[in-house]
Order: sequence, then C-alpha cells, then structure tokens
Amino acid sequence: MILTVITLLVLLGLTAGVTLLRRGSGRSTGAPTLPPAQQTAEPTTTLPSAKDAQRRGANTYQAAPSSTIDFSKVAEPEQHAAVESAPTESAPADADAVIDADADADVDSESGAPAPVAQAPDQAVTDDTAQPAPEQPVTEQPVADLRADQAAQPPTIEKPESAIGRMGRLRGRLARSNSAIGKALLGLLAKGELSDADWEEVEDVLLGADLGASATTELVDRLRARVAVEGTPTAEQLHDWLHAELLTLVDPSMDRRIAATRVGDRPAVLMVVGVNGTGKTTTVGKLARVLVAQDKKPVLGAADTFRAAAADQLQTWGARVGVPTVRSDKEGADPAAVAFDAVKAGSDQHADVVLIDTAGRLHNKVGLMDELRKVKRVVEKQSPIDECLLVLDATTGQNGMQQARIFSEAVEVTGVVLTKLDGTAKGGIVVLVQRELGVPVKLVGLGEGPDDLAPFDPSAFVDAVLN
Ligand SMILES: Nc1nc2c(ncn2[C@@H]2O[C@H](COP(=O)(O)OP(=O)(O)OP(=O)(O)O)[C@@H](O)[C@H]2O)c(=O)[nH]1
Repeated sequence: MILTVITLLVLLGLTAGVTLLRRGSGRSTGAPTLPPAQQTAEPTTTLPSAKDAQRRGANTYQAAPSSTIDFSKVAEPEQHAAVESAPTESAPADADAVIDADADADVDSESGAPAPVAQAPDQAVTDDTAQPAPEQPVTEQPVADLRADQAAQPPTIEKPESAIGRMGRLRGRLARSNSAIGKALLGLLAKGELSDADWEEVEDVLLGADLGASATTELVDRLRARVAVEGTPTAEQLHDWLHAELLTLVDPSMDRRIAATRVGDRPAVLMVVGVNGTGKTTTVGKLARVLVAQDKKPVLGAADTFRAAAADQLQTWGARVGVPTVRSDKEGADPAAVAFDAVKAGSDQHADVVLIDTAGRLHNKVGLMDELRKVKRVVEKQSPIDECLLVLDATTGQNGMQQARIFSEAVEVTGVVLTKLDGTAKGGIVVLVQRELGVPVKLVGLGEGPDDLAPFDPSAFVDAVLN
C-alpha cells in the first residue's frame, strides 16, 4: 500500500515537471515566431497597397502624356497664330490638309479634310457635342475643337482698300519710274523738224523702255507719218498724239476682267503661275484683299509646296482678311493634291473663287512645267480652271519673256500680272508681253504694301508715263 502511494506521488510529480517544462519551451519558440508572422503579415498587406500606389502612379504617368499630346494638338496652331501675329482661322483645317496633301487626288476627294476650313464654328461645336468626354474630341476631332476655340477668340480682320481707283492712287509710283520715258520722248519730239538721227533717238528711248522692236517701229512710223501729214505739232498736240498712239499700243479693247465670280453652282478657279520671286504669293494675297473689298468670298490654296515658307506667307495674307487657306505643312507635298483639296473646300464652302498659288522653282524647268500640268489636270478632274494668271516681274524686262513663253506653253495663260512696276522705267513691257503672249495685262503690282495691286487701267498707265 505504502509502495502504491509513493508510486502515485512520483508519477504526479513527473507529470507536473513535464508540464512546466512544456510551458517554458512554448514561450521561447512561440513568442519570437508571432511577431515575425505579424511582420510578414504587415508587408503582405503593405505590398498590395504599394502596388496599387505604383499602379496609380503608372496610370497618372500614362494619362499625363496622352493628355499632353491632346493638348499640344490644340495648342500648336494657337502657337502658330501667336508667332505669325496674325489670326489663323484656317490653321486646324490646314493641319488636316497636311495628311491629305500627300494622298492621291482621289483619296483627297474622300477625305474632305479642307472642307472644314471655312465651316461655321457652331457646326464645329455641334460636332463636339457628339463626344462623350470633353477631352476626347480634342484627340478625335481636333479640327472641330480648334474651330470652336477660334470662335471664342475672333481674329481681328482688316478691311482692305477698295480696288476702284487704286491705279489713280498708285499713279505717282508708276510716274516716278516711268515718266522719264514720256519726258524723253516729248523732249525729243518737241525739237521741231526731226532728222533721222532724232527719230533713231526716239526709237532708242522706246526700246530702252522694253516696248519691243515691233511696237517701237510701229509707233515711230505712225508718228513720222503724222508729222509728214499734219506738220510739226505744238507741245500740246504732241502730247495728245503720243497719248493716243501709246494707248493704241496698250490696247484698251482687251478684256481685263478677272474670273472671280461663281460659275453656275461652283466657285471660279484661278491659278497663279510664274518664276520664283516674281511675286506670285504676294499677288495671291493682295488679290484676296481686292476680292474681299468687293464682298467676294475667296478660298486660298497653297500649292507652292516647294518653298517651305510659301504656305505660311499665304496663310498670313489670307488670315488678315479672314480668308481661309488650304495648305500642307509637309515640304514637298503633292501640290496637285493641295490644289484639288482647295477647290473642294471652295466648293463645299460656296466660295466665289479659289485662288491657287503654285511653285516657281523646282529642281529643273522640265519638272516644274510637268508639275504645273499635273496641277491643272488634277484640278480639272473637279472643275475647269477659269483663269490662269502669269506673274511677271517688270524689273526683269525682256529677260522674263522667255520664261513667260515657257509657262504659257505649259498651261493656258489667260492674263498677266506685272509686278514691281513701281521699281522700273521699263513700263513698255506691258505692250511687249501682251503682244508676245496674246493675253492682256490684268493687274499691276505697284509696291510691297498689302493694297498695292491694281486692276490695270490702260489710260491711267499712259497718263502716268506722259505726265
Ligand atoms: N516693289 C514691289 N515688290 C513686290 C511687288 N510684288 C511683290 N513684291 C516683292 O517681291 C518679293 C517676292 O515675292 P513673292 O510673292 O514671295 O514671290 P513668289 O513668286 O511667290 O516667289 P516663290 O514662292 O519663291 O516662287 C517679295 O519681297 C514681295 O514683297 C510689287 O509690285 N512691287
């Protein structure tokens, strides 16, 4: 019995020891385990949120550039406007034409990109309303959005001077450089009885003024015959004779009207050609002003894609009087496609006339003529060309005649614009060019000012030479 009790006590003691030992070892292993488990749990919950943050960061990062791109699309033309310090109503459409200009004419006809050039801003706003978010249309409809922007900041539009009587205003400039011819002629002819040598001097004066050999001979022969019949004239008679003879040579009967009025249900199409530097772009810009002054609605086409700055130059001219320009920003873009788009825009916008500026220089002359023929051909797929004006620099005188012939062979020239008549005493070129090409001088450039282009008035011209 005593043994049994001792055995039970020993067993109880052992059990209690083991339990105590177990508790002691549990504290030493369990406690250090838990915190790391908690530490592990913490990073686990932290990591997803860090990833989230990263994702959010990535989203923010991705969104920023895309909105930057959208913004720059809008901002770019505005910057243009600022740099040009002229309103660019047509800038967005121009941006579109960049894409179209490279395409074939057939493709362009589908694009209709230039068409929005002159679309009313409210139409543009209507387009935008179809878009779900305000930023989206900027990306998807940059043209429409820009036009809405422009509507908010209407450009300052200049009021060009009326074309009526311009030649009268500019006569002083013509007279300054050309009255020397008149003075020399009147001085020589007033000598009384003229010897052959005197008549030769008269001829020299006329030839020096670029009247050309045939017109010079004709004029001298007529004057000699008149003197022979009517005797030596008084100073006043002499003035009247010369005026009448010169006017006959300039030919007031020629039709100098410019095709700038709608033909049936389409706009007139007017193309401007000529050697580089003669003043083509300037002439198109000045002509746009003349037309605006006459309450006409022109559209400009910048088909001189060879000279990079020509399109900007033309656009600036147009913007000053609120006239849209269809252009390409890509140097060397297909000029025929730009011209085609311009005619389409003119048609869509019910313009009165589409004025197309062309290049005057290419890598070679053959290339240039081929290109002009192509522009003509492509435009004619859509509309006849009603007027083709050849721009000639009067200061180059007879040297320009050879080029004039080449151009008139390539495209059907219907009229001449003589520029820089303010800077030359070679006004006789008016007669020469009309005779050589068989087309009238329709406009004359008499200065670099925006309104220094005048409809050619034969009588005012002869007056300026003789007075
Ligand atoms: N004095 C004077 N200068 C003119 C007249 N017409 C144009 N000019 C000037 O001639 C220069 C050339 O004119 P542009 O219009 O650029 O010539 P362009 O033929 O278009 O030249 P490209 O684009 O190179 O083919 C400019 O400086 C014009 O201001 C004019 O009637 N009188």
